[in-house]
Amino acid sequence: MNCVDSLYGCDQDESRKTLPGRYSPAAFEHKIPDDVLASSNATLQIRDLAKVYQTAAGTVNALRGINLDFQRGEMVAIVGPSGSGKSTLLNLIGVLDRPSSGEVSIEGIPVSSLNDSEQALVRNQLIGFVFQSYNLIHRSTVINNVALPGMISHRNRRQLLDRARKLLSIMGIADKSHCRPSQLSGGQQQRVAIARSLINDPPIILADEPTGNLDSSTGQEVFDLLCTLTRQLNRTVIMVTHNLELSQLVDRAVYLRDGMVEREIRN
Ligand SMILES: Nc1ncnc2c1ncn2[C@@H]1O[C@H](COP(=O)(O)OP(=O)(O)OP(=O)(O)O)[C@@H](O)[C@H]1O
Repeated sequence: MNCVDSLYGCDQDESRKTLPGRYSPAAFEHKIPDDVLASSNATLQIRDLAKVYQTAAGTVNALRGINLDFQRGEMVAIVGPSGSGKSTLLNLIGVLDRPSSGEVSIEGIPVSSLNDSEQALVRNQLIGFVFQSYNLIHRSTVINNVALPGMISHRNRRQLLDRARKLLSIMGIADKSHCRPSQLSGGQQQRVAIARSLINDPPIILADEPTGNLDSSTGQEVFDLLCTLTRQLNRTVIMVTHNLELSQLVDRAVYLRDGMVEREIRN
């Protein structure tokens, strides 16, 4: 049993089905349109995704017909020049915003069409978020920050804290559990954020410039950690980055330009 298996104490996919408070995709089965459920094993499907912003200066076509599939265990970088639509795409995958047209499906659930409370559930249960600026709660301890997404979904507190402890140990910062985030270095804070992203065991981790605030060696360590953990857990990691070196170390790099996929490169 490796260190990641010890989080579960058993086969990972088996334990995912039985984790307390686990979101059940079956709850939304009646909402899935046939044309969205294409024959694909992808954990995440994006179909004809478009986003139009209306501004005082006029209409901005931020995304113009994006089609992408993401598999389990795949690490993908989204790259492209400023304004090409990277953040808009990540926000739509993360169900933080709604598309103007098209659909995002996660594990067969067409998440863009869900109502607000269903989308909140999807964000909590199916997606882990890692941000450039860590987004930790500074008045809470490190361990409570990690456990927070599980508390929101009303999971057993003792089990959550136990899992948070194990995650922090894997991140190499178990001794920081009762510190406040402000007492940690940037790299340590990002490790806390990665642990938090894994607490609800989501199939997808979205990372927005996860190494953007770190020096290159700390950034590389955080990247390696994210990479190793997510591979061992067989999760899908989608990372927006301006760092072209990192984009060559992932499985696939998707290049956006003017709101469209310009090219995809498999490394
Ligand atoms: N809330 C908004 N309202 C209006 N226009 C927006 C909004 N958000 C983004 N845009 C526009 O949509 C386009 C895509 O922006 P987006 O932030 O997705 O690009 P990006 O590739 O992430 O850029 P960067 O690398 O600079 O972060 C840009 O033209 C931007 O000005």
